[in-house]
Amino acid sequence: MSIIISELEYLQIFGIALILIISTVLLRQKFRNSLNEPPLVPYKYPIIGHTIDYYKDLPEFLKKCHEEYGEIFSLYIWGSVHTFVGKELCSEVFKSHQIFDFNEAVKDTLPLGNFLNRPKDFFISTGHFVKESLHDLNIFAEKLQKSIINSIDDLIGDGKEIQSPLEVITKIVSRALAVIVLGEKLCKDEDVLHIFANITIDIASLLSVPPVLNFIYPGLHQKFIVFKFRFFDNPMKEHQKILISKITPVINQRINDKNNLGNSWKRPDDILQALMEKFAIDKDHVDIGSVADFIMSILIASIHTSSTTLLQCLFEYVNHPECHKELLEEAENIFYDKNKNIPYYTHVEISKMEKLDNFIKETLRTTRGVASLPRKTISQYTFSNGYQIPEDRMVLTILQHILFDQKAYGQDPKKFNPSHHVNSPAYRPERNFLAFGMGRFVCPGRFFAINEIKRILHFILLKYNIKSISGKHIESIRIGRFVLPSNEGLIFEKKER
Ligand code: HEM
Repeated sequence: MSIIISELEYLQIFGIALILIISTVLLRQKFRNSLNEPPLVPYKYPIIGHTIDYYKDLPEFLKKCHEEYGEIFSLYIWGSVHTFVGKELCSEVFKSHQIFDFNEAVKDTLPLGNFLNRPKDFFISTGHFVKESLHDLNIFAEKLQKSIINSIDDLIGDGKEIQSPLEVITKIVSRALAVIVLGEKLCKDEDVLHIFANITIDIASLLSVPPVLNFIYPGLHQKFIVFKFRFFDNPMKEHQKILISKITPVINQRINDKNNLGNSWKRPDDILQALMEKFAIDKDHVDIGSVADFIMSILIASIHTSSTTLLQCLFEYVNHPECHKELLEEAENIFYDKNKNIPYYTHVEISKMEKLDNFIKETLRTTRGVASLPRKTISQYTFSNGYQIPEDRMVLTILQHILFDQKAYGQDPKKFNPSHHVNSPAYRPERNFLAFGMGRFVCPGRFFAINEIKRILHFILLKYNIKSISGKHIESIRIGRFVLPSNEGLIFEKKER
């Protein structure tokens, strides 16, 4: 039976649908308005809201808002309301992780699942997977250290002036991670190393378009970047293609070895193997596309974060010659005391690097974003002070209140002082130290990251004197809520031994 709709009926259906949509929007609005929301800081320009203040001097602006409106307030940025919480209320956000969702917030800026056409929750288990696969760092110690020493020799050698140190540091970090992720066979492949070193930069440039479309309709920008990603060529697609072509023969070889060698088969100790097991279809097949996409998500979470932290540590080392003596004494003592029977530092030796650990922790504390640890509410929430926020609200923690809190860090909390952290390792999240986040979504790679950064810094500090090219104090760059390392160049002078 065919259904023929007359022009009049069509108009009627359209009219009813329109009325339904408008009433739903109005009802939602009414429901939202009935909430006891935190104060929305007044703004001058409609639509633009606080977007200009956000980019002008966010630390100062947030300080003023906090003084005037207290622990929790909202700002109107890029067409949507964001709620900012300070040090007294952020623990509620971290504890109520069923409501304040990390993955939903990340998807807003980096909809990786949509880019790669994956189901909604495809990447949700990344955190758990990283935690499980990196839980025993001793397994990786030898190959990690070998890679680090070789990379330093290869890339800095007998010393040099490096105009773009982030590039070199990223290469050292990428090579180290490549051994852990892909194993000995693939970790030296130039195409693979190119992907490791560039994936975050490429995705960042894809995402760097300011979300002006959100002024028209919240979420429109996300739809635009997903469209751009899916239907136009971009470096990410190329990375995905190359990665699949490189891992496929290795995966097939491993499947054959396992099937043929029986009990004498030795399981490779790397993340690729763990992913093959996660995405096994049957004993002869693995879902290689999923393995490649998961590797890309791990690289995005790990390489840039570790490289920028490491570079910030080198900059702070140059900025603070008063720290050199004790750092070098500690490094040399560990180097000469080392158990010579084992060619790499064991867990015990890494944990002896206490001064270095405090130095890294202080660098992390003083170079974080102004506000961070984004969460999105998946239902309405009432804070203990009575303020309510609706579903689908972006919530950010004002990190500068926590990391520069006078109660925790003294009268001059912005002053760089590694002694702030005696007996509290850099990987440990604390009430006053949220560089790795807190709660259910705390960084699962933090033990590995600190271990890797300590090893790299240890060998660099032992081998080189380091100076800035300009000879000046090196300052970080701030864009909106993000803090990035300076573009300053560094001079590495090989020490006489
Ligand atoms: C110094 C380097 C690093 C820093 C500063 C850092 C920082 C962070 C932060 C702040 C978060 C969000 C936590 C929250 O919102 O509560 C996070 C999440 C995450 N990090 Fe790291 N990270 C680093 C290195 C790494 C490494 C090396 C890996 C992997 C090997 C990694 C894997 C992840 C993953 C998978 C998540 C998401 C967790 C989840 O979905 O539950 N990170 N990281």
